[in-house]
Amino acid sequence: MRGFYIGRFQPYHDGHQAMVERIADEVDELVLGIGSADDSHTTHDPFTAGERIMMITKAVAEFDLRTYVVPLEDINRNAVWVSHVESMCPDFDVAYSNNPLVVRLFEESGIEVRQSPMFDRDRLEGSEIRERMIEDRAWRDRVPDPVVETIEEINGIQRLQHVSDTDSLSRYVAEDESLEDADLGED
Ligand SMILES: Nc1ncnc2c1ncn2[C@@H]1O[C@H](COP(=O)(O)OP(=O)(O)OP(=O)(O)O)[C@@H](O)[C@H]1O
Ligand SMILES: NC(=O)c1ccc[n+]([C@@H]2O[C@H](COP(=O)(O)O)[C@@H](O)[C@H]2O)c1
Repeated sequence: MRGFYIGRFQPYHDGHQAMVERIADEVDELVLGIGSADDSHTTHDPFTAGERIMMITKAVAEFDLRTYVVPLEDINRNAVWVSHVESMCPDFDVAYSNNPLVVRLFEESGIEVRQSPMFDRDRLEGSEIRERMIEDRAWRDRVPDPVVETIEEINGIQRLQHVSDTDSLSRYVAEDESLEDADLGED
């Protein structure tokens, strides 16, 4: 039996690792889909598909589970997204996700979906971990060790802090321009 588990994994954290540990009890093989593979170098998606392949491949090596890591680019048509996934991945029997849109799209295509409770969600949430990386607060205890090693190897914290500064600056300029437009509108 082969499973499929998709996420953006920005970064791959201990919640994802707990999920894979649980999945390993239920399937012989697992396809790990790296979602939004075409996104990188933003505050929301700092790491490239290749960097996420490294994090995940090393982290799941501790399990007795054959895994296939497949990068999956986004497409802008939800109605054909499951076919897109199937066209890129080894066949699978069951999909794992806690993302409501992903669950719906698979179920509408007749594919069994298994959901799970969130593990320690206050600590184990990608956006919270990225926030901590940006603010130089503790994050290493929330991800598997190979993820720390990969992020250090690629100088990932410096990149995230830099793109976060740039994103904030663009937001500031956009807000400033919309205020100027509003001022003009009053004249
Ligand atoms: N702590 C957790 N326990 C169990 N499942 C989780 C946990 N965190 C995320 N997941 C699930 O793993 C899949 C991939 O999640 P994703 O990569 O978006 O992580 P995330 O922590 O939700 O990140 P972000 O805050 O960047 O959206 C989704 O189905 C998500 O619901
Ligand atoms: N139309 C599409 O391209 C489409 C639809 C549903 C999910 N996805 C992707 O699947 C992944 C789901 O992962 P998360 O649960 O981490 O959000 C994301 O990368 C998301 O962009 C893409």
